[in-house]
Amino acid sequence: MLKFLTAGESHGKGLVGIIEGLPANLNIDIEFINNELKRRQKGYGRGKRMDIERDKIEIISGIRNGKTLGSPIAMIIKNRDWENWKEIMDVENIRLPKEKIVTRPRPGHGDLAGAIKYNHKDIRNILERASARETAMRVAVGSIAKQLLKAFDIEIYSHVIQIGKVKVETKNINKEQLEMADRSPVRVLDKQAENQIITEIDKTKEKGDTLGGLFEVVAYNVPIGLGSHVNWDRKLDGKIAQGMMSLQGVKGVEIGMGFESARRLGSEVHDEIYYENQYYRKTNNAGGIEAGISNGNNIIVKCAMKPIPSLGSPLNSVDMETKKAFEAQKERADVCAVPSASIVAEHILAWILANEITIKFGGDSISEMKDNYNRYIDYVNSR
Ligand SMILES: Cc1cc2nc3c(=O)[nH]c(=O)nc-3n(C[C@H](O)[C@H](O)[C@H](O)COP(=O)(O)O)c2cc1C
Ligand SMILES: C=C(O[C@@H]1CC(C(=O)O)=C[C@@H](OP(=O)(O)O)[C@H]1O)C(=O)O
Repeated sequence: MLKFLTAGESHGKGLVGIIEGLPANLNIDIEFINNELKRRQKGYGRGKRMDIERDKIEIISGIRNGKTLGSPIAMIIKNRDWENWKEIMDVENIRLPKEKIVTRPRPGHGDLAGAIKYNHKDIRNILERASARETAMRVAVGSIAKQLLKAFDIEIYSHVIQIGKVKVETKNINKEQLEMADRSPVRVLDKQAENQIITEIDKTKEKGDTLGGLFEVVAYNVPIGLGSHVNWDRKLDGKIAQGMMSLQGVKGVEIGMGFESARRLGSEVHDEIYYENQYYRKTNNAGGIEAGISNGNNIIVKCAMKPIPSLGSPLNSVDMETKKAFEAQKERADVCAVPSASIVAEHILAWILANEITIKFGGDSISEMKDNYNRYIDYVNSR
């Protein structure tokens, strides 16, 4: 089983990540990790913070001469913005000027609930960690998971399928096309929708408002038999839903046909089973999972992201110190982060599948795992 932990505040010195449980001798490409970090930073609609950061991974332990050692991997991503926040984020300075204390909670962020729960007067003590800055480290962790999956030929792609009210044409999209989503500033494959979305983001920004949307993540070449039906906490769809819902702003998760299946008849939903040398289906409405077990088809996950809570023209709220309604104040924020979120979601899915691969084919070295995998695939092919 794999474990990871991250730490770090949005405007603190940086982010830290520790991974445990990876097999030894897995090839690790550092440039690949840095490229994935770059992909997360892109996307039309992001604010000024992304002009400051140049996310880059620094490996502290667990990798030597391009391969995992089997020991914990520790990593750091520095926050360049720290330079501008040194005094406010100082770990020792207890005399922060009163005007620097945040007492005005934003609807939709963790500000009010977090400040009350943790008994903080300064909302910054909550927002720093609630911030999606943390997802940079989750992408670094996930891009190591992706490299484990690559050893088993599993690949993961994502694309945006709606931003605000603009829907994107998504019929018959294949893996090669999905790879090209990276070329679009809003990660869509439909040029007309791309232009409409860019216009929509510009208009929304002018109005001081924000946008959410939908994105889809697909995992290819997932073997049959990951996850289990036997208990609630081993179900693969349950693990994926938990992982995706843990992504800042995600408010809904669907596997395969998802909510639409509630409106359809059973005969229109369930993927009929055929056999010719091996079992196969003509449809994949189940999104590759039945009874919490991968069924050999692509895993398809859709997520709904709400609009960004920090608005250029902020919403009504109450100052937690005076208990009075306060005048709107502008602050730096993203207008739309759906394209970035889709990249983070790829890495969340990568982590979950890498963990399942480790559970099923576990071994202390990658060769031991691959032997277990090959033996299992021979068995599957004999059924
Ligand atoms: C990539 C990314 C960037 C985000 N940027 C912002 C932002 O600039 N301002 C903001 O208020 N929220 C932003 N969010 C969303 C908040 O982090 C999120 O809404 C908040 O932590 C509350 O969590 P919840 O929406 O999951 O309930 C972003 C989310 C993601 C995934
Ligand atoms: C820093 C990142 O995203 C941030 C997520 C975020 C939030 O409230 O979630 C708020 C913004 O930060 P700031 O307040 O510094 O402008 C985003 O830029 C990042 O993605 O690396």
